[in-house]
Amino acid sequence: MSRAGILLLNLGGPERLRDVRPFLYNLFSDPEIIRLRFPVLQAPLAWLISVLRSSKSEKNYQKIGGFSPLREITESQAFALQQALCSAGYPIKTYVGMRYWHPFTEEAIEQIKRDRITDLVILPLYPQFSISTSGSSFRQLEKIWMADPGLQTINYTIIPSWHDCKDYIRAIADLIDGCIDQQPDAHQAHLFFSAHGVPVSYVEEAGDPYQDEVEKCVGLIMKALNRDIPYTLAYQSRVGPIEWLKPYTDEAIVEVAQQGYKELVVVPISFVSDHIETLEEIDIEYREIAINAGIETFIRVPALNTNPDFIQALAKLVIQALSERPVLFSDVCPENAVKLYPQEQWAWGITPSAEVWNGRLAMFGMLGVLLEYFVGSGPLHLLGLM
Ligand SMILES: C=CC1=C(C)c2cc3[nH]c(cc4nc(cc5[nH]c(cc1n2)c(C)c5CCC(=O)O)C(CCC(=O)O)=C4C)c(C)c3C=C
Ligand SMILES: [Fe+2]
Ligand SMILES: [Fe+2]
Repeated sequence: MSRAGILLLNLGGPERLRDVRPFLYNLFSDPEIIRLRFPVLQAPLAWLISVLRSSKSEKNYQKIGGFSPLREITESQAFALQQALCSAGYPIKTYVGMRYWHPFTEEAIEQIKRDRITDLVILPLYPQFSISTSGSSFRQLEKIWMADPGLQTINYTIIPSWHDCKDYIRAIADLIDGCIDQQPDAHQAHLFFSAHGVPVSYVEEAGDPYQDEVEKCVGLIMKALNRDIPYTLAYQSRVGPIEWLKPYTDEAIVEVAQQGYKELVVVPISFVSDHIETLEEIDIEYREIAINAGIETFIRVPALNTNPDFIQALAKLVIQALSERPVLFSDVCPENAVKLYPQEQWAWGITPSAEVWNGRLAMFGMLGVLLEYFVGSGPLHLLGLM
């Protein structure tokens, strides 16, 4: 007998203030989040950044009640999706697998095995694909799959990206429409799309399609809106000293205000749920920047959360995926299209893993030479080379 399931993937978030540091550690331990040349440094660096960043992060989580609502919202989306599919005649069970906090992807997979699921649809709750989000979760799932013979019998298919899904675009356009109409003078309003940023190197060096998909998605929303309203697309939430996708949201808000606009309608574009980036960063930090820059009305378009039109859009995506040719891990992480970080898997030849090991050996070699130089004895002295 066949049993179908849907695995919804998301990032996860701290459920109490004391979860913030370990959550940050999990996030920065991910080689798709910090792409280091020397993987041996990943864990110490993740530890250092999580220690240094946790107090700032904790303060932000404190401002939204001391926890991330992401788990509760994602579980409500999962429940609503299951109901919608059941009403449409598809009895499919939903599971939630988070990348950096509970319920972890591994926990969801264990439940899927216990429920003897035979057909699985893997659906990331990120409309646009990025190496740092869906890519990272697919990579983790692929590893779990390879290591567990019990999973090989499950027929799975992946929905890698749905930034151009017609019903999702319609759902978000309708929410925007409602907000523009609330403005005191809709003709004075400026529509401001704020997407989560990624470092420029992801797009330019690793071939991440994220920026392209965000731009296409915004273009489709503007077309669906069919309103003559000026708009801006900017990128928020940059972390660290490297260059991220531009324009940056905080700077672009000031520019829009300087152009004389008084009414701002902000659309969180790469998130389908409320969490720290909408509730704290947009609603508190960017609102303050906007008001100080001269904006008089600042409205943030609600996140889709369990919006019925959005849930119907997800249900249609799942039904369509079940009827099409399966999309496999090898289709969504083609090494030559998107350069995911070289992982711990040995292969002969001039391969990414060989480059990583060359780097590691060179670093250990240098450390050995330095140690011998300071200690004054060792193999190089014995050979008369030092
Ligand atoms: C499309 C969505 C996201 C992309 C792309 C993304 C990339 C990315 N994020 C970080 C660093 C952090 N992200 C943090 C929280 C966070 N990020 C996303 C989504 C995307 N991230 C969400 C939904 C959340 C919120 C989780 C929650 O608590 O509800 C955080 C922690 C919060 C903070 O300290 O600011 C960090 C750090 C990087 C480095 C990155 C790309 C490389
Ligand atoms: Fe993030
Ligand atoms: Fe942030």
